[in-house]
Amino acid sequence: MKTVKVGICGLGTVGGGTLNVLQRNATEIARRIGTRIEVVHVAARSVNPQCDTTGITVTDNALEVVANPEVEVVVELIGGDSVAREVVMAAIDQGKHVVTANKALLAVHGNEIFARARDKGVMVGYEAAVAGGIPVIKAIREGLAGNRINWLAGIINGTGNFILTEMREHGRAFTDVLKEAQTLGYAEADPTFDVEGIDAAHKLTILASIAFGIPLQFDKAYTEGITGLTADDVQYAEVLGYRIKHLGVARRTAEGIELRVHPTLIPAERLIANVNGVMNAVMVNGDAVGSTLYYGAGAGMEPTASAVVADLVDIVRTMDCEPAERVAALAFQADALSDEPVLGIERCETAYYLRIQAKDHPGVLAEVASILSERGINIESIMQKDVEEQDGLIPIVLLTHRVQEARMRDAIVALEALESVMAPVVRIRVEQLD
Ligand SMILES: NC(=O)c1ccc[n+]([C@@H]2O[C@H](COP(=O)([O-])OP(=O)(O)OC[C@H]3O[C@@H](n4cnc5c(N)ncnc54)[C@H](O)[C@@H]3O)[C@@H](O)[C@H]2O)c1
Ligand SMILES: N[C@@H](CCO)C(=O)O
Ligand code: NA
Repeated sequence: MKTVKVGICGLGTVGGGTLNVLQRNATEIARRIGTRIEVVHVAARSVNPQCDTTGITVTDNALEVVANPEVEVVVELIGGDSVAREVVMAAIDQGKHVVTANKALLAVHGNEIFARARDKGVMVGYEAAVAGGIPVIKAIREGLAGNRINWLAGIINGTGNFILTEMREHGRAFTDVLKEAQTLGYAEADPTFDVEGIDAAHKLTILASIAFGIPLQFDKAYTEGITGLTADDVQYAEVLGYRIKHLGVARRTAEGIELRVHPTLIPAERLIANVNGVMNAVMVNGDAVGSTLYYGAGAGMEPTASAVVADLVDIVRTMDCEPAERVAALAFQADALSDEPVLGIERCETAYYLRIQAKDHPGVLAEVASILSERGINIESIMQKDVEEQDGLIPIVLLTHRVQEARMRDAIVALEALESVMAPVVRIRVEQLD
C-alpha cells in the first residue's frame, strides 16, 4: 500500500489531537483511501505528554519540517500569523500541500495564500479553522454547490458559547468560566480574540467568502463581543421568549453583503438557540435547499483533529489529480469572485431589543414611543410591569421591527437626550432565523 508522509508543525491541543487520531485510526483511514498517512516529522516548543512520538523526528524549528524532502503535506497548527505564515508560505513555495486550523491567518492573509497555492498547484485545507469538528466548509463548498446562498448565521466560537452557557445555567462568573475554557484548550492564545468576537469574525469572513464567492475581507467585518452583556438582559430576553447567543451573520442583500458578529436575541424555540457549552452550530440558507443546520463541537483536541484529518484524507485522495479537477479553495473559481460590497454596520438591518432605564413618571412611555415612531421604527412588544424598580428607575424593555442600524442609532441618541432617561440605552440585535 502507498504511504504519504506528513509533517506537523505545532503539537499542542490540535496538533497533539491530530497525531493521536492519525495513529489510533491509521488502519481505518487506510481502509477508506487505500493509502497510509504517516507522520514522520513534528515541530513543537515542548513535547506534548499526551502524544507518543516514537519513531518521529522532533524539532523546535518548524521550517525543518517543511524542508524535509520526505514530507509531502505540511500541517500548520502553531497559530498566530508570524511563524505560521512563514511555514505555510514556505511549504507552498516548495510545492507541498498544507492543512491549517488557523482562521486568524486565513481571514487576514488568505487571499495571498490561496493565490500562491494556485500558482504552485497545491491544496490548502482549512476545515478545522471554522466551527472545529463540524464539516461545515465541506457542506457549503460541496454539499450546497447547487444553491445561491441567501444567508448564514452561526455560533462559531466555542469559548464564548461555553461562557454564556455557564453564566446563564449556573450563574458562574465570567472570568472563572474563561479560565476553565483555557484549561480545557478551547480558548485562543489571546482569549480577547474569543470574548471580543475577533475569532468569530475571522471564521465568519471565511464562511462568507465560500458562501457568496467574494474575496476574504476581514477588515470589513463588524465585530462586537460578549463582555458587555448583563445578567438582567439575559433574563429579560428569556421573559420575552428569546435566548441571547453570540452570532456571526452574513447576509446577501440587494445593496451588498452584511458581515457582522454580535450578541443576538434568537427565539428560544429555534434549535440554534439551544446550542450550549462548547458546541457550535451554523445555519445556512440556500435558494434551493432552504434552511439547513450543522451542529457539533466547535473546539477541543480531538473534535478539531477530526477536521484536520478529514482535510489530510481529501488531499491524499486528490493529490494526483489535475489542480483544475479539485474543488476550488474558496468554493468559486478565483477569476469568478464577485465584487459585491460588504456593507458598513450602519447600513445593516435587524430588529432590536432595547432596555431604557427611565424615571418612573407618567408620560415616559409615550415619549419613547413617539421618538421611535417619528423615525418609522415599529414596536413589536413592550415590557414594563414584570420587572422591579431599581433606584427609582424602571427599565422599559422593548422589541422593535427590523430597521436600518443608522436609523436606530439616531433614535438612541434622541432617547438618551430625554430628561427621564438616566443611563445609556442598551441595544441588542434580534434575528428570527426562520
Ligand atoms: N484549540 C482549539 O480547540 C482549536 C480549534 C480550532 C482551531 N484552532 C487553531 O489551531 C491552532 C493551534 O491551536 P492550539 O489550541 O492547538 O494551540 P496550542 O497553544 O495548544 O499549540 C501550539 C503548538 O505550537 C507550538 N509552537 C508555538 N510556537 C512555535 C514555533 N515558533 N515553532 C514551533 N512550534 C511552535 C507549541 O509548542 C505548541 O505545540 C491555532 O491556529 C488555533 O486558532 C484551535
Ligand atoms: N478558540 C476557538 C477555538 C476553535 O476555533 C473557540 O473557542 O471557538
Ligand atoms: Na469545521
